[in-house]
Amino acid sequence: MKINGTPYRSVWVDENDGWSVHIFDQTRLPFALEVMRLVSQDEVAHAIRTMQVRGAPLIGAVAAYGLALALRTDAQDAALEDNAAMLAATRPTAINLRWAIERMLTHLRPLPPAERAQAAYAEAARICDEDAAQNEAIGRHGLELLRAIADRHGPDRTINILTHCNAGWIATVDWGTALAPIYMAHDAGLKVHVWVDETRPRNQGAALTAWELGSHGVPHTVIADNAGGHLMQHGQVDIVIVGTDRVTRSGDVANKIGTYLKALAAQDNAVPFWVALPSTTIDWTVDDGIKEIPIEERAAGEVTHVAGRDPQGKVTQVQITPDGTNAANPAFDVTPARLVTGLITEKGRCPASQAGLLSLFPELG
Ligand SMILES: CSC[C@@H](O)[C@@H](O)C(=O)COP(=O)(O)O
Repeated sequence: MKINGTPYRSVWVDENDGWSVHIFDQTRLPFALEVMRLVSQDEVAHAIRTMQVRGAPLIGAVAAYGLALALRTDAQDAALEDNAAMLAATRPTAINLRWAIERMLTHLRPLPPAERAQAAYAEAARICDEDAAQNEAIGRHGLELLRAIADRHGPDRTINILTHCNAGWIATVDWGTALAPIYMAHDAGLKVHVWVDETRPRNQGAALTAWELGSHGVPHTVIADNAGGHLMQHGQVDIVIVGTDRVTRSGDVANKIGTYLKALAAQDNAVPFWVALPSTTIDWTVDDGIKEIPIEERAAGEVTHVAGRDPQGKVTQVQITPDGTNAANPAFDVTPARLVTGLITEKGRCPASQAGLLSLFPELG
């Protein structure tokens, strides 16, 4: 996507040295757009853990480059396996991370150590190119849903879309998942407006989705996380589109905490609830998402404190709970397939079910 007219991806290799890896530090957004240079697998792991890079597809792609960085110093079998395991353990819920590391290992294990670093960079680049292409295709398949709404209501009526968390281009290598159809609809001249859930506790909606949509000129309004149900009751949401960190083979969807409540409200109000994902987010080994998907538990400080900019322009953290208050911070929840209208993938749309997924991906099941 473009920033001030210049096209960017969310991760790239330094074009001068040919090996260091660049990302945008997402913890600095929306107040500063800062490029970070990563030079070791430890720095990559730290960036993933602290959410300087985040979003299921992007952490997979960045971890692949993390392995490439590690192989520059030691490409022997033991180092390959140790570094892969260390990177795969940085965050537990998004399956793309494990998928990317497994793909890298499958590619690299048969090679002689002397060839591994170069091959790792090439494979990581392929993962990035594929992710960008898959998300663009998701955009096209999701755009058809938005066009159908426009056809029903006429071109003058604004299409109101609600989204949760950030599933835009900064959460992927390019385009985004849930936001890709919205960018395409906006570019095609459809009148769209996005209700952006703030997405406590880390505020990915308020900070990242609002920044992305604003930079692209897409009309949007940030709402408190609890406002969505009310808006749906009053006919102000035509469709919900969210991303996901893991979809089970039966169509259960893990996504940022609070997604499940939006799906419940959507069902109660007959609002379609769609989930956008590349096939790299499907975990074919898991059936029951509630029982089997590991849910990341993050630090209580993310709940007891919020970051923001003070009137002097300084970005700071403030405490919002009494001293010593206990806080729990499950970072994801699982929306059962029965609440999901359908899945939008790079191969097209399907019901959130094993049969639906197999109809699009018979070779992966
Ligand atoms: C295209 S990204 C889809 C999901 O990864 C996104 O909605 C999400 O939940 C991200 O969680 P985060 O904890 O910010 O990495």
